[in-house]
Amino acid sequence: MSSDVAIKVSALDKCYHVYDKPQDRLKQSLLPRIHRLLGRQEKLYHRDFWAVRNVSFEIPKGKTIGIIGQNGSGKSTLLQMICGTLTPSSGTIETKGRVAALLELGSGFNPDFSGRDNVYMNAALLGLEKSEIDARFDQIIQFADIGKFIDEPIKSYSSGMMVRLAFSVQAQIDPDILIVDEALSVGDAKFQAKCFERLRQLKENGTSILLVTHSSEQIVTHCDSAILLERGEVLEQGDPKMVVNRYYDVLFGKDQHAIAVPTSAPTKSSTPKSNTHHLSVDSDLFSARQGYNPYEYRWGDKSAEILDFHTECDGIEYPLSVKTGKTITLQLTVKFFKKLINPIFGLTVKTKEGVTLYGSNSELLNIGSMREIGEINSTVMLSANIQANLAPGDYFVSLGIATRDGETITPHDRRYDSIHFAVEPPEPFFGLVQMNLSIEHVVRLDQ
Ligand SMILES: Nc1ncnc2c1ncn2[C@@H]1O[C@H](COP(=O)(O)OP(=O)(O)OP(=O)(O)O)[C@@H](O)[C@H]1O
Repeated sequence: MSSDVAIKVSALDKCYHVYDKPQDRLKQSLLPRIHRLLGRQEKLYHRDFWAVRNVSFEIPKGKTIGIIGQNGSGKSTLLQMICGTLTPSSGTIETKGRVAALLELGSGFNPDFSGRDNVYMNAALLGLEKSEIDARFDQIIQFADIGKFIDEPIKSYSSGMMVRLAFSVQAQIDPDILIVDEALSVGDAKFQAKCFERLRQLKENGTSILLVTHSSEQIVTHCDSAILLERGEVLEQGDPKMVVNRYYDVLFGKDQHAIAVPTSAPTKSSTPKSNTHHLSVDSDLFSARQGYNPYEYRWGDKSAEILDFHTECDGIEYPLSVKTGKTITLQLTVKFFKKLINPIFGLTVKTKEGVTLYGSNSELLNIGSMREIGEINSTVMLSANIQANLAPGDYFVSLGIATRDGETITPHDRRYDSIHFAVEPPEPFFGLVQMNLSIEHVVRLDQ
């Protein structure tokens, strides 16, 4: 393994034997030997279940890799093998340096011992001498911030307190590799922010981090690259935004619903009167408009298509940038190729890093007129306004048309990150959102 790689996983497999009936397990342990003795052909009483199959990746030193996937996709199995608490069926794992892991909540803690004793035991397991633990102890309890509970037995802790202490120990021992499973989602928002700040510091100091999460936001915000697991296999690997988009496909059904629909060649559009901006009503002119992002990610079953859009702000059409706080008017045309009942129109605004800042849809806003559209071969125009209460920067708008049948949402046309706009400030501030701080009084009180 090259010196700038912290973890190298090659062709890793974990196969479980699954028995349909409990007695099959007994048969499997006894009968093959008897069959062998009798010279008969062996019969298998189990099925193979591949929890992890042929997984390979490398984590360079000082990088953060995110692992995302649906429940049961093999994330925990993979982490347990990397941590050495589970033996792979085949494949190899190479790690360099001290590995700290925050896996299942409270694992590694003895419930009858106090927090203080557990800190010492835990840190000793991670290879620290008593003097090294003494030197870090104050830092650890300060970070965990669980007050007098440090001298209470762990069994009296809430799950949030347990994760605070566990994270503190793992993060304060300056590991070379830190593995964090879903555990952080247990802590409250303030503690999570503190943990991510600590992860940032560790990364700056060269720690390589493997972060498992269901949160696409955490993947795009904190990871240098990502891996999408599905049924134990790597479905996508690389740029976090691309991996997260693919994860949405898996979650919301592109893989089940996608039907290739030939894109019709642009034809001359007829424009009804109300369509003052001459938006296309029958062919896809979306990509010809200023502000269109050629790297949009588009999918859906194409029962309806978003054909065209128009933006306006302060009297400027298709503005490339708008001032903080200004209202952007968006119009778009949608054509229905099938009859759709109660179509839902949705809009999301994201940062260029992929963090969702705002999202809503016609169902959440209870827009009654949406219930009157959806006739086959009809085209509708939607008008919407959004206020750019945003910090200066680059933003992307995602649009979508879907329908709902109970809990199931069928995406017909999703155009992720399809429109780009920049925000420029009227007055300087920092952060993501304009919250209009006004300083009302500044009065000297000592005179
Ligand atoms: N001992 C076992 N015997 C058989 N199957 C197992 C065993 N342990 C785990 N599995 C199966 O392996 C698959 C992967 O499980 P794993 O816990 O790694 O998924 P995960 O992605 O971490 O899920 P979650 O997001 O719900 O934590 C699951 O289908 C699970 O049922």
